Amino acid sequence: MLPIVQLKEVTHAYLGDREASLAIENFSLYVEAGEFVSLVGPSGCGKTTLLSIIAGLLQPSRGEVFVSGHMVSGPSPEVGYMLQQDYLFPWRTILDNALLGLELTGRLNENSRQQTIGLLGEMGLGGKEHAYPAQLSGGMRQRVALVRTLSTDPGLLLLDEPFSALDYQIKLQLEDLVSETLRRRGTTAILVTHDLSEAIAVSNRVILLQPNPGKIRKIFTVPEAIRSTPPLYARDLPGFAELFHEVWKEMELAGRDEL
Ligand SMILES: Nc1ncnc2c1ncn2[C@@H]1O[C@H](COP(=O)(O)OP(=O)(O)OP(=O)(O)O)[C@@H](O)[C@H]1O
Repeated sequence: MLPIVQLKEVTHAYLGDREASLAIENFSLYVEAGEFVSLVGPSGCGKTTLLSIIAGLLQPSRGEVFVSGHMVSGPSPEVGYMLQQDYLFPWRTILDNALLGLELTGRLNENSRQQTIGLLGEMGLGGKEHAYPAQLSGGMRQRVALVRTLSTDPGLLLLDEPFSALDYQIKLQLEDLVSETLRRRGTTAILVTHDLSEAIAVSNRVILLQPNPGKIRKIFTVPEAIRSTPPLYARDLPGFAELFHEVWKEMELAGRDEL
């Protein structure tokens, strides 16, 4: 069964030496199975904090988080996490890097190994299995990181600005590839990004947060015509620019309210 993500009145305060700082307050969200949602908002509004909580890497101060109906109490193989940096091990080959997730979860066997080789091929990395990370471009390395994450077949994928360090053209190509791969697999995904056009192009919903403390300011539903078009072409569709300006305007207000 595909995972549903549910956050119920989640509050998180980071404890400092003298005082606690409230990063997010009373945050509730329901993400449907197979849905792709993006979290956007001004710097410091709690996007990464939320992903860490959903991933089970951070225990919230208050509130509850459920993935597939189970309360999150720590990291789970059902949840994949992909970051801006690829974190490949330079001394391991591309294939050995891609197999790492399977190795760590005790699921590496001939079948899963062959599936991972197939996935590398799907990502345009066929023939690179025995190369080392230093021999690959940034976009290729990020695709290896994606294969490593997908090889364990997580039902939920958390993406924390995975494309932001890449050249614009590579970033657009990867958006297409990731969006198509996740749609085919039916993976539920939550993306943190500063790029509003990326958020609109790949998501069913764009969740705009506001800071101090982090909470939902507004939720934008992306029209089906945009969502069902590859991200590269979705940007040219009628309604895309209007939605972009709507989110942009609201984000400006969210940032201004903070001042
Ligand atoms: N480890 C930490 N200790 C103390 N405060 C923290 C810690 N991590 C984050 N914060 C604070 O919590 C708030 C939310 O931070 P978070 O990184 O989740 O925001 P963000 O929206 O992801 O920011 P950005 O867009 O800049 O990456 C900020 O005020 C930040 O300073």
